[in-house]
Amino acid sequence: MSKKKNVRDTALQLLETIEKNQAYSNLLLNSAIDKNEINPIDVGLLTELVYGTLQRKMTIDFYLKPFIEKNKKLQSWVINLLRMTVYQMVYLDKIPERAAIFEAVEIAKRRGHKGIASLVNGVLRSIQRNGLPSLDSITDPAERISIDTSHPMWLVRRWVNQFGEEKTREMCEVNLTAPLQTGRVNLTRISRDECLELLEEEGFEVELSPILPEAIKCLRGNLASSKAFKYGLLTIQDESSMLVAHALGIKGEEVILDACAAPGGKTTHIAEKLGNSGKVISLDLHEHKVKLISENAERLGLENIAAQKMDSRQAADQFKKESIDRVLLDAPAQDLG
Ligand SMILES: C[S@@+](CC[C@H](N)C(=O)[O-])C[C@H]1O[C@@H](n2cnc3c(N)ncnc32)[C@H](O)[C@@H]1O
Repeated sequence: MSKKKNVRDTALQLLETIEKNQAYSNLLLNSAIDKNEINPIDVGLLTELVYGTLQRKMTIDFYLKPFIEKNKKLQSWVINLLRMTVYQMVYLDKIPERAAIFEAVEIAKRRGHKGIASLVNGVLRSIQRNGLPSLDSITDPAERISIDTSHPMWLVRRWVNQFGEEKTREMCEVNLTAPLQTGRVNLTRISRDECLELLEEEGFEVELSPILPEAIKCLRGNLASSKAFKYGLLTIQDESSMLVAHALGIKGEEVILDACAAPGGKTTHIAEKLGNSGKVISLDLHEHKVKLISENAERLGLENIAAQKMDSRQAADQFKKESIDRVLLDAPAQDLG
């Protein structure tokens, strides 16, 4: 039997890859779990360490700042190791602080040299000794909400203008709670009731969503490991994301341009709603991401998706002659210039 990797080493490696390649965290995490790299009993902890550290990054960086200020040139893996350890110290009750610090120092010894291990030890011990800096020192209320809930400043400012401080804080806090996993049944291949039955036979606890006719909620189990997922009967997607294809108001055999499409959640939904007819032209800037769209289309047995690498800012010229019925543009404004 192959030797399993240490769960914190794996979490750190994933955090590094996500930061450097801007890879999708869920795909990386699922692939590490699928490759059976870590002990099955550590899957929960791995998920918690990766998602938790990413989710609280801005708050953790605020906590770390005074302790690492004088070490200007820290390598990125050291910063991620410190982040992941502070995450455990602040947010996880079940892991004693000394255990989290011990593990971090061991990783630093394995990956770096003695000097780095003692720096990591020093930073973490002084956090333990001196306590965390107070968020009350941030005087601007929007900035305080942004740091406290790890939401981008531009978004918090926009929400504060629209909804006021109190509502914005509530919205940000709700955003930090773990949602139930939801799945979208591929109605071109199976009915929702049949899919539910299959999942229940496999031991999943699932129920129909009251919001959308193709959605199911998963109360126990990870749908990504189900046979229904593997055989293309199901996609994992939030109900809010599913609403987009409904909002498009697709009628019959249309041609739809999904201008920023990877990994293809909405593209494949639109293709399903077209009943595998019409066409979805799915663009993305990056070749490796276009591949994800094609893989998803193949898994779901959808033949009406044309995925290609293209900057959507050139799409108007490229598709002049094609009659396009609707366009979906799903990317942050700053990506589109
Ligand atoms: C939020 S994701 C889209 C998610 C997708 N709609 C889904 O439901 O799965 C944004 C995508 O837009 C792509 N993107 C950003 N700027 C782009 C551009 N100018 N042209 C094409 N794709 C772009 C990014 O590479 C990224 O994969």
